[in-house]
Order: sequence, then C-alpha cells, then structure tokens
Amino acid sequence: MADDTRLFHDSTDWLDHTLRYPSSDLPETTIALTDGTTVIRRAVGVLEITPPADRTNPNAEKLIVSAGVHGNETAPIEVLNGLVQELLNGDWQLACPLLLILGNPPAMVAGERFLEVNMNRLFHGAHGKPEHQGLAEAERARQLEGFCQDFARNRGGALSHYDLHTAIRPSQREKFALYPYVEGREVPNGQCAFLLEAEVETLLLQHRAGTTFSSFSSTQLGAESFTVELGKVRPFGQNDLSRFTGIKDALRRRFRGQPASGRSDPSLDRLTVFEVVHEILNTGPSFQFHVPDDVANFTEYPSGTVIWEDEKTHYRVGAVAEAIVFPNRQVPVGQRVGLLIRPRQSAGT
Ligand SMILES: O=C(O)CCC(=O)N[C@@H](CCC(=O)O)C(=O)O
Ligand SMILES: [Zn+2]
Repeated sequence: MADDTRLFHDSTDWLDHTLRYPSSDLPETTIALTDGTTVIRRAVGVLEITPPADRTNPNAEKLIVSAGVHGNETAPIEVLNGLVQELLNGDWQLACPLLLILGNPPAMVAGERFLEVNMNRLFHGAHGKPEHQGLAEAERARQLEGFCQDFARNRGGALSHYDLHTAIRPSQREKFALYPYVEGREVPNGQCAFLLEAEVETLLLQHRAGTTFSSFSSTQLGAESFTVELGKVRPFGQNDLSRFTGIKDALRRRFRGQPASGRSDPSLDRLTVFEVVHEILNTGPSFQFHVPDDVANFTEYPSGTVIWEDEKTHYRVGAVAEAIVFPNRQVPVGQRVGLLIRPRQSAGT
C-alpha cells in the first residue's frame, strides 16, 4: 500500500482530492510506490505514472486516459479513480507510462457539463481565441495540452488516448466511440479489438478535424485517439458501475501490459461503423431544429425529412436514411447542435 498522503493530503483518494481543491494551483508532488513506480501529481486532477525503468512494457505503449472534461459525466471519473486506487493499493503492477486526467474539476464540483464554456471545444489551440481569454476552462485546456505534449515527448511507446464521456440523451446504442478525423487514417485492428473488449460495439468516424480533446491528441500528438461514450450522464454516486466493467477491465489489462484477450479477427465484424454525413451547427437567430429534445442517439430519419432550417437553407436527409447523434439545441451560435450519420459505405457503394 502506497503512502499517498503526500499526493492526496487529507483526502481519501484522487477523486476526493480533486473535488476538494478544484481550482487550486498546488505544487507538483512526486511519490514512489514500493515497487519503484513513480506517481507525479502534475496538477489537481492530473497524474503522470511511470513504471520503474527496468520493467518491461510488453505492449510497447503509453496511454493518456481522460474523464470529466465534462464535469457532470461522472461514471468514467469513478472508473478511473477506482483504477488509480487499485494501483496505489498494490493490487497490480503497472507496465506502461500513464497520463491520467480529470479534466474539469470546478465543473465536477458543480455537477455541470461546464461552467463558462464547453471545454471539449477548446482544444487544438481554440483556448487561445480572443473570446476565450481569461476563462478558467480555456486556461485548463491549455494546461492539459501542455501536459499531454510533455508526456508524448518524454515517454517511450506508441501513444493512445481515450477520452471517456457519457451522453446527455438516452441512446439506442449505449456505448460508442468517435474516431477523430485525420486525413488518410484507418482505424487499426488492435484499436477495434480494444473497443470490443471494452464492450463498445459502435464506432463513428468523424469527417473533419475539430477542437475536441481527442482531435487535439490525434492531430497534434499523432496518438490513436477516441472519444468514448459509455452510457448516460448521472450524478456522482448514482451510477450503476456494473455497466462500466468492460472499459475498466480493458484499461486495467492495458495498464498491466497484458496481451489482448484471445478473440480472433472475425470478431471485428461485431463493430458497427458509421460515418458523419453532416454536422448541424447553430446558424443564428433564424435557426430551427426539428428534432425533438428527448430523442435518443441513433434515432433514424427517413430520406427527405427536414432536420433543420434557417432563413437561407433547409437540410433534408439524403437518399439514404440518416440517424441523429448528440442532439442539443442549447448551444451557442456556431457550435454543434448534432451530427447526422449513416452506416459507413464501403468503397464502390
Ligand atoms: O450527449 C451529448 O450530447 C454530448 C456527449 C459528449 O460530451 N460528447 C462529446 C463528443 C466529442 C466528439 O465529438 O469527439 C462532446 O460533445 O464533446
Ligand atoms: Zn462529454
């Protein structure tokens, strides 16, 4: 068992510490576990954990895992905190470098998606835009980018980033991942197998680079990055964590450097792949969104349905039915109101 009092002071664990000191600029603190693993608390809610130099890293990788970029998406935060506690308890040994992030501590305390501005639109340099100057969430996004850049530069191994979320709406597909757009990139089979191991059976291919955390890490750091939606938003303590054992077990397996489970390649057929056809943006005062507020993610609309309109345009579903993901009319002008998607069409179809 580690002496984690220097890391977490008077708090019971990492999450408790993060919620007690959400906006504090605490100095960096380092401890060594009895097995030689180094744990650095780089900032509130940010741990960089490195196994001893003589330990093998069988999967030759390093991992960034983030949760709580939206403060009210609590289940993945609880999952990550549980894994940290297991490691500090000495339940298992770490094989690869980790950067673990609880993204937006003040919003976590408030139980809100964000306080001033949606932090998952502030990456990839967007934190530097004039309209975001002085906002705490922009400063946090800039700080997190810096930690990720240092980690990518200083630690060896192939980099993956999993940014864990839960969705506002119910979903016809409970768990799904989004693969940020990087020109020419194909999802590696090993990543597909990992998603399936985590019980994530649906993958959505983005159609252009954005300002999300996963888009930043894939484009700027060359990581294999995914935003992973694991269920529905609920307050701390109200999550049924038995619905999150897939991701917890799969991450623990990677942290320990164990080989992927023995599923053979044909199992990859179980992954259903969608592509984004159209990103709906709030175009301003005349914007009308015709999708009801309570519609579930992946609800399908037949060809010809008018989805949104404004004084200049109306958008109709094309020749093939399209499904809605992340419908949310409560976003500022210029931001995403939803994504329209359809099953990926293979080349030639
Ligand atoms: O349920 C919702 O409407 C939002 C859930 C969520 O936070 N999703 C992410 C997806 C990011 C991506 O496109 O990779 C977000 O909206 O930031
Ligand atoms: Zn989210």
